[in-house]
Amino acid sequence: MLNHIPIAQLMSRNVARIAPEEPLVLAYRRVREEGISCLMVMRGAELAGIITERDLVNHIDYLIDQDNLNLAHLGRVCDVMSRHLVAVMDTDGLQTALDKCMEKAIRHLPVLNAAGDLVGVVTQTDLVRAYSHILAQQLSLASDNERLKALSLLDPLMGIGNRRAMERDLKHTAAGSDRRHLPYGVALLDIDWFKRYNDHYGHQLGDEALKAVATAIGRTLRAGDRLYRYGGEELMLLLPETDLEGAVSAAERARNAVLALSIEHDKSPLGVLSLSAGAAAGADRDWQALVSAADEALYDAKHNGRNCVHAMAAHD
Ligand SMILES: Nc1nc2c(ncn2[C@@H]2O[C@H](COP(=O)(O)OP(=O)(O)OP(=O)(O)O)[C@@H](O)[C@H]2O)c(=O)[nH]1
Repeated sequence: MLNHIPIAQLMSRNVARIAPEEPLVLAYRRVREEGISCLMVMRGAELAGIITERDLVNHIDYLIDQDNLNLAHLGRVCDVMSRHLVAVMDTDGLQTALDKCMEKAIRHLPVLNAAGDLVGVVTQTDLVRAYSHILAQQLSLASDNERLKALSLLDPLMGIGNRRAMERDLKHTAAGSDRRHLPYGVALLDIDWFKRYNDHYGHQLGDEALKAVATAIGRTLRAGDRLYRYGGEELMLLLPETDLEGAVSAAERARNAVLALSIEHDKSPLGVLSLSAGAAAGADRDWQALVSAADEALYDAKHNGRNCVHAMAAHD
């Protein structure tokens, strides 16, 4: 992946050159005055060596230690330059150049073309900067993907899991429950007379009511329980490691939470918004059977006065 970026894109073509016989003082002055960190030592058109700022400092330090620093007799470029050149090709990739820098602990790489001519220089800093840039791009791409994935599982109105998330989690819970021989529960929750609510108060207020209902039910959940939008004005509770009694009581908590909101509903006999629920539980790998049982229980609740919870054990 990193080798998709050729060194030609990263190198500097503005290469400072010096002849090997030149005095070191000249190399030192050029490094200082031109603000460069290395000079390519050229014998005619041929690359003979490289001399870096650090080579110069090390040499001067050495002479100071020897008590032998005489600027007039500092020596020549060829006395100090490094002849063991590690170069890269302009067509090499970023990874190859980075590997060479790391392996040989060098900071400047001359860049040659296919004909062997010096065409540029690339520094370790250039390479690390390019590498960090790519890494940052990949990280932001990865987090964008994560965010998109999370969004694709969320219902935008209610801010809870959508049907896709529900099916994914149901499969997972059903498989775990089957393995551990522990029951899990589901409860389908359906707002009563919601068509009348919409018709009377308008779709906008209908949406507001749905949001308030989802939030109120969300507050009743125990750790590990999940709430999803099953579709329309219908929600579903997924209750891992829960038997039928537990599923009924979770559905009752949800029903009571909605009643406690006291959302006015003039077209319901109760005068406030309410919900009916169907609960089911079992250790069945076939989660669809459990959801069907909850649906049957919900049907019973709707036909037995609404604002109540009915239960159904899963059919074996
Ligand atoms: N405002 C709003 N209404 C919705 C949304 N999704 C579904 N609905 C409405 O919910 C209503 C559901 O109506 P029905 O299925 O007839 O059920 P009901 O009127 O609640 O009657 P019972 O369930 O039998 O008590 C329909 O009017 C849908 O348009 C939504 O996202 N926003």
